[in-house]
Amino acid sequence: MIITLGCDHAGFPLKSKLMEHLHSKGHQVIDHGSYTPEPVDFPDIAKKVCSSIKHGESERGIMVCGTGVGASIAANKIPEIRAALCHDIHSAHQCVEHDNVNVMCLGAKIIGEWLAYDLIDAFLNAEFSTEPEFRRRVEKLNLMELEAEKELKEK
Ligand SMILES: O=C(CO)[C@H](O)[C@H](O)COP(=O)(O)O
Repeated sequence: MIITLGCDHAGFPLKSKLMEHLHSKGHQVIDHGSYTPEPVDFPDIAKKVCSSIKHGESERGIMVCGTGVGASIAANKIPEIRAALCHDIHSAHQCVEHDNVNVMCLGAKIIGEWLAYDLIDAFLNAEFSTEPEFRRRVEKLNLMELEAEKELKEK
């Protein structure tokens, strides 16, 4: 799978390890930075990661900040992105199976590298369920996005 990675300064050390892990599993990685431990604002990186997914360069993304919270808030501002902060294995696969999540967010200050490896494996091995209730709910999320865009235009 082609995966887009991104982080802020707090996530930088973990992102480097995740990159090695993803390569060892045979994934292709597009790295949208940050590339140094210098301070950087997570919304700027989230925009790049999400744009890569929206434009079809990659199938899924992984964002790392200090807690994963800011990264998930930022990514969820972008239409067509469904981001989830996951620090447990069940959520890491169910978020794809039920909610068709395409960006997983991790907190480098909260979890260690070995849990992070298991979380991204669970996320990347999961597929969106074909059960109609999950398809219907995600379709409702898509409609919510369209309604919000329409409201903005009408302002
Ligand atoms: O977790 C984060 C956002 O949710 C950021 O990584 C965190 O706020 C960065 O903090 P600092 O600049 O103090 O390292």
